[in-house]
Amino acid sequence: MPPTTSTSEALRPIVVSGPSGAGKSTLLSRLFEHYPQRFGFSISHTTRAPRGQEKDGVEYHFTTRAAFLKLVDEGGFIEHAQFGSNLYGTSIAAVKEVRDKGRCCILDIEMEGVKQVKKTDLNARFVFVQPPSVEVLEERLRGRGTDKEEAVVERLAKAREEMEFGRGEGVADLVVVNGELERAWGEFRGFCVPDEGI
Ligand SMILES: Nc1ncnc2c1ncn2[C@@H]1O[C@H](COP(=O)(O)OP(=O)(O)OP(=O)(O)O)[C@@H](O)[C@H]1O
Repeated sequence: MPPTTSTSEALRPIVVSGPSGAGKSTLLSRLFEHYPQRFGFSISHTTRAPRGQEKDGVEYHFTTRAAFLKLVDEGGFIEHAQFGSNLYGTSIAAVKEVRDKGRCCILDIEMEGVKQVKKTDLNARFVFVQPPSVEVLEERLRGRGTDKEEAVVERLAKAREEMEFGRGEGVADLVVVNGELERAWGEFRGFCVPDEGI
């Protein structure tokens, strides 16, 4: 039986973007906590070897460098990057796999990735998380205590660019300004679970 309109609507991937420290992980962990069955992340590709009990298609799609690069050439990735000597990426096919399993795929990606998703047939919805200001963002990044000073400075420089991008015409279906957390969560949840009528 083909999915009903409301089901297929609920299965449209959701792209969550915004500067580092804006609160994406905070909002997403709440979403997964409230709706453990409804959402999912895609499984990334990697050229690194499996460790311990890791299985292909579970933690990662383990692949050779040649196969990875072929998929890059074919335009199969939304985003990919090299860390150390290994390549990692999020493929369009992996996002579709989540939908085929009946879950709404959440993509937590950066600006360049957002641009790529817009070029695909994924029919995604886009939410952009903004900090109330660069000053507040700085406080949160320092408060989080996970980044070294150079990393904070680098993240802030990039944040200005990302904030500008997110405000652009037609970029986001929803911009959530993450000032007061409960309010931001309400808006985010309403967007991600529109059928709940909260
Ligand atoms: N509304 C809020 N009010 C105050 N602090 C917040 C709020 N939202 C998030 N924070 C805090 O700000 C810090 C950054 O949030 P978080 O790690 O969720 O950002 P992020 O966008 O996921 O960053 P990254 O892209 O680097 O992973 C965390 O310490 C978090 O607890």
